[in-house]
Amino acid sequence: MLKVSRVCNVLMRQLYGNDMHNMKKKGRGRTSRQRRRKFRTSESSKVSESHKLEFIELRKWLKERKFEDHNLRPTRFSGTGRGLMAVKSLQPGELIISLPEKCLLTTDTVIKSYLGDYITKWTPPISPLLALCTFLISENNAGNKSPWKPYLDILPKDYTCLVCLEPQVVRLLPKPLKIKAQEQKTQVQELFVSSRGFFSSLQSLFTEDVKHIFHYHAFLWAWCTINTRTVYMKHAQKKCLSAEPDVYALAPYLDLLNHSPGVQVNAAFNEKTRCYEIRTTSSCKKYEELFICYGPHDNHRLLLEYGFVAINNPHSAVYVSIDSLVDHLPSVDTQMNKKLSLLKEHGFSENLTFGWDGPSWRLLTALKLLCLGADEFTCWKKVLLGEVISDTNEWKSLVLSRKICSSFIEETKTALQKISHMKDEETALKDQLTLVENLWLEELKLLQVSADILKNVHQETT
Ligand SMILES: C[S@@+](CC[C@H](N)C(=O)[O-])C[C@H]1O[C@@H](n2cnc3c(N)ncnc32)[C@H](O)[C@@H]1O
Repeated sequence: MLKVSRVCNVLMRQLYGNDMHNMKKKGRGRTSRQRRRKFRTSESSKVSESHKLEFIELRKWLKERKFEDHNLRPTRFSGTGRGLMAVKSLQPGELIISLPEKCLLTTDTVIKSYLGDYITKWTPPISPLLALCTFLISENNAGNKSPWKPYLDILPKDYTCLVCLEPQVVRLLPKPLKIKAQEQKTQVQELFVSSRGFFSSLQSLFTEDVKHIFHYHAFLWAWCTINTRTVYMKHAQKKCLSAEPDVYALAPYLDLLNHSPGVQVNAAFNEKTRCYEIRTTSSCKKYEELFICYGPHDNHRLLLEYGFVAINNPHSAVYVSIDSLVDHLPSVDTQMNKKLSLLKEHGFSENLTFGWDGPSWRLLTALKLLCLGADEFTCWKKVLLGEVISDTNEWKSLVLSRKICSSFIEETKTALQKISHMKDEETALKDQLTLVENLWLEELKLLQVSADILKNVHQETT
């Protein structure tokens, strides 16, 4: 018994440090038991990672570069994965992280390195993004010899951005996202193919054939590292690089912060202190995960660029294509083609959505235009300006939006069933399938909220 409890204490201290130990020493009364229970419930969903060798090494490496952190601790959270936990309560406006320039990996780092001469000589100049990818691949290949090893060791080995997913998983995505995923994959593949010449020019730096170092898998890893982890930092254009925006900085440790759509932070490079600084604008309680906001992204963007889905994301929406609107309309409307051209001409063929507030104004306006009777057609301009044309038009467009919403709910349920079957059959793809499943589940929630709103409006108008 005693042994077990000692082991538990040692383990607890390893996971939560002395804070846990100190808490145990405090009161034995009912209040303190209740507090402990509450603490344990929330603690059970997070496990500190700061004792892990890679984080010990990273801390040393950062300390050599004059960075020490007393606010946060690398922790694994059940909902969001690895992130940073506040070890004390953080107040709005407080400076949370101030990472010295020396810790940042930017194109300045790359140009000052052994790659600088090769980049300067190469024409046409390579992009800032390619310079960073090349450096990451090369340093990763250097292993123990790389001065960046402690940082490279904490980087994910694989990513879940859509460009990394198997084609049979991509096929299960909602159509607009599937198209974006395929476009992104093509872009990355083309960048890799067009960079082969430059990679070959680096052969004298390596004993191994460069083809075995700068292969597609390594390139994809480097590209995803930059896409998912860099912070915005504008650099002056360099002659040896192409004119594409040079706005990236890899910020070790700071890049462990996960995203929450509901928080606001101020993050920027401070020219005076020469540090990349993060200040919260909201408070964060002790032992809670500290989040930053990557931007007002919907779940399609988060999945495409960052490889995850945010639950109850206020920026999320279900996209309705103009084709699916047409599918629900009577096929005998002789003015249909004209109506569709008007919608396209006036920018109403995109961004038609169901959101947490129901169908968007744009979607309802497009539906109102499509529902105009033959005798009302001349009023199309008024519709686009938001005017009510007739009760019949209002009614028809409302009924149509309900029909479309229920048909989307059915399609979503079918997609979820298909994913569930695939999860049973293709166990190797389970994680990827779960990601896509989460996206559809969020879309289902959104559609059900929209359906309820539309039902209430419908009842009010009858
Ligand atoms: C800048 S990194 C943040 C740290 C990262 N979790 C890690 O372990 O290194 C961005 C990546 O973290 C993950 N991530 C960020 N916010 C998340 C969230 N709210 N839920 C789940 N994963 C999240 C995604 O994989 C994303 O690409």
